[in-house]
Amino acid sequence: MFVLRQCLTLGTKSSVRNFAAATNLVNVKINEDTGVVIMELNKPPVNSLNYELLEAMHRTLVKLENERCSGMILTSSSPNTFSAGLDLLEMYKPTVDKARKFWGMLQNTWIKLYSAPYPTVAAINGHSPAGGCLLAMSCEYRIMVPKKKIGLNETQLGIVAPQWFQDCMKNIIGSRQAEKALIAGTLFSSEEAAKIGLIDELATDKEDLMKKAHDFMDEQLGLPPLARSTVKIGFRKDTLNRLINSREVDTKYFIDFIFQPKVQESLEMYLQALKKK
Ligand SMILES: CC/C=C\CC/C=C/CC(=O)SCCNC(=O)CCNC(=O)[C@H](O)C(C)(C)COP(=O)(O)OP(=O)(O)OC[C@H]1O[C@@H](n2cnc3c(N)ncnc32)[C@H](O)[C@@H]1OP(=O)(O)O
Repeated sequence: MFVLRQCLTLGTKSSVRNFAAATNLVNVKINEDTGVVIMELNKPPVNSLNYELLEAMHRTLVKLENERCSGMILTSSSPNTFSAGLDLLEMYKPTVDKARKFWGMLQNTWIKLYSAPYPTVAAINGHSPAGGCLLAMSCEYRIMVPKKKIGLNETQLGIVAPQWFQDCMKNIIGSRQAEKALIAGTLFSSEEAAKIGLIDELATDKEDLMKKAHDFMDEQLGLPPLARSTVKIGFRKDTLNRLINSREVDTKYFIDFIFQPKVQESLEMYLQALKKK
């Protein structure tokens, strides 16, 4: 029933091959009966979000919106990790131009995902720290497999979750819980995340995860789409506009922050610790 093709427009076998060759960082599958798309992040081993992966996601999201897809389930092909967050190598000793381009693409991708008019579900099949948590929080509904970790752990790396990451968390778990979690850089277990509402449902395994994601999608497809998306955007517009109206300031803040010697030292130590694991 599922056909892999270049988003929604191309249906021939040769298009399938072209799509796979052009963007194998993101697999896109569409259910032709419902128009629901599964977007699977496919950058082994841990889907760290570098410029190329973000660009592939952004290109796909633009296409899904233009082609009026009916819904999107975001998941990953990794057995253990949904996404390890931003690729630390993009922040460790970059050039200013590279850092600026990277941050701009992260902003673009988040704006598209957070404002998608169609229903979005994160099927969180593994760990989801920092930028991985941001992706999940940007979807409308989150389902997660057991015994994995999710949260905005930036503080623990000596960096700071940007305001729009923080806003997303506040919107989901409330200001008090978010403040505590952000200051400590807490990574919650799936079970703890379910208790505080950071995720909506726990699944038993990947199969159950995808089933639950489709169940949520079926419910959403039963609602009048214009009314649905109008309410969604109404809830999200303040958070979106806060970034949209300050993109340049946000980029400058990011660049000034990561170029500080102390921050580069923290990143270096963290990268070394990850390699030694
Ligand atoms: C003012 C604003 C300023 C700054 C804002 C910046 C915002 C940043 C937000 C972020 O997203 S920062 C990224 C934070 N991410 C993390 O802390 C996650 C780090 N990774 C892990 O904890 C683990 O890798 C994992 C739990 C996700 C998966 O564990 P496991 O399956 O055991 O894999 P490994 O740890 O062995 O990793 C495999 C491989 O991948 C490399 N790697 C892991 N994460 C990243 C990453 N985020 N960026 C780049 N590379 C990463 C790791 O070093 C291993 O590399 P090898 O060469 O040793 O294979």
